[in-house]
Amino acid sequence: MKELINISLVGLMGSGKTTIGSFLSKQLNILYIDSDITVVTNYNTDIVLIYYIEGEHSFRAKEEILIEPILIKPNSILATGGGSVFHIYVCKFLLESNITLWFKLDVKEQSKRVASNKRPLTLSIRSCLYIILEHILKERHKLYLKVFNIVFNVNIKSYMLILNKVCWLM
Ligand SMILES: Nc1ncnc2c1ncn2[C@@H]1O[C@H](COP(=O)(O)OP(=O)(O)O)[C@@H](O)[C@H]1O
Ligand SMILES: O=C(O)C1=C[C@@H](OP(=O)(O)O)[C@@H](O)[C@H](O)C1
Ligand SMILES: [Mg+2]
Repeated sequence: MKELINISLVGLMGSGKTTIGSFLSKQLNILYIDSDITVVTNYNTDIVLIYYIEGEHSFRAKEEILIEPILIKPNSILATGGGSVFHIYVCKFLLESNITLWFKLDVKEQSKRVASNKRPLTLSIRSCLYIILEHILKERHKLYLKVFNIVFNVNIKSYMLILNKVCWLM
């Protein structure tokens, strides 16, 4: 019988969880789930809109409710949102019951990647983006450290290289 595999990807926004997670699911022939996509489809709205109309706390509450059932989906790879590690039971689950890959990214490279896209945390703060991202890293680094099983440096530009490294270790 084929062994079931449950992988979760954690890391800062822009670290490539969504992009590489999707490639990886095809390579490993397992289900791909993205917690942000789950929020968007369940509430039929946009993450930016949730942030601006209801605030971050509302997004976190929605994320928390929806992530629980998808964490335990067998034979899947879950691309978490960068702040999912704020939920205590998510950390507990990642630590105890899952293979958790930490996509580790420097703030310098992160600021290039997120400056041009629609992350609510970065939309309104273009002028002090770097400082805010450093602050977010400081807040989250200890949480990623707590839950990860394998860490990958994802500052490199080649998706292929990152993908090959991950597959080689799986
Ligand atoms: N290794 C990489 N090299 C260059 N750009 C990348 C890399 N990984 C992701 N990106 C880009 O960064 C942005 C965020 O990627 P995404 O997969 O959405 O990350 P996350 O889900 O971790 O926030 C996208 O525009 C993506 O194309
Ligand atoms: O780091 C964060 O707090 C967030 C990261 C985003 O997901 P990605 O990490 O996939 O960009 C998304 O959940 C939301 O914009 C908040
Ligand atoms: Mg993502």
